[in-house]
Amino acid sequence: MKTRGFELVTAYEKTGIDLPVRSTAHAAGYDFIAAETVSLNPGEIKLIPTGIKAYMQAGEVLYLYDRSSNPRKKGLVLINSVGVIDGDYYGNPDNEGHIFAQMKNITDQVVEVAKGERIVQGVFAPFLLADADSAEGTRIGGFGSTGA
Ligand SMILES: O=c1ccn([C@H]2C[C@H](O)[C@@H](COP(=O)(O)OP(=O)(O)OP(=O)(O)O)O2)c(=O)[nH]1
Ligand SMILES: [Mg+2]
Repeated sequence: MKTRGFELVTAYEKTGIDLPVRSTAHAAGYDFIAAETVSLNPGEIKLIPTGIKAYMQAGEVLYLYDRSSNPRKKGLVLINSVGVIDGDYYGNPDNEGHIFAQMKNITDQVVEVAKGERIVQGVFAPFLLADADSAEGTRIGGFGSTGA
């Protein structure tokens, strides 16, 4: 039975990327790796493909957090602070649910992220609904698709 987990996006199936794993028994975060080598100019923001999509139960979310070593060791930050990966992002007809890490180069030099390098971490969590919540429908697009 599938409860929650990760799969490769179709276009990355043959690239030999590993699914996210936790590095120890008590770690909360599943480490995501860069699916491609990406070069960022000073100050530049880029979406780094992970090649991964995540499925989960209703009432669950996957939070994408920066690795705390990124700013000091890589000169990169997850510029949207925390990525909120919605359950209905999985399988959307636009991009299948491909998860991207939005990184900014905070140095004055070019920074390269190598394919296979750990870049961000994902933590599954339950979330709560407000009274009289009436949201309905399912996401049909990728990033920035629900209007301004
Ligand atoms: O760091 C992130 C943040 C989001 N997403 C994907 C999953 C999420 O379900 C979708 C939409 O994210 P969000 O709602 O934060 O972005 P938005 O700017 O509001 O876009 P939309 O109008 O598509 O909701 O984009 C990522 O891949 N990485
Ligand atoms: Mg949104």
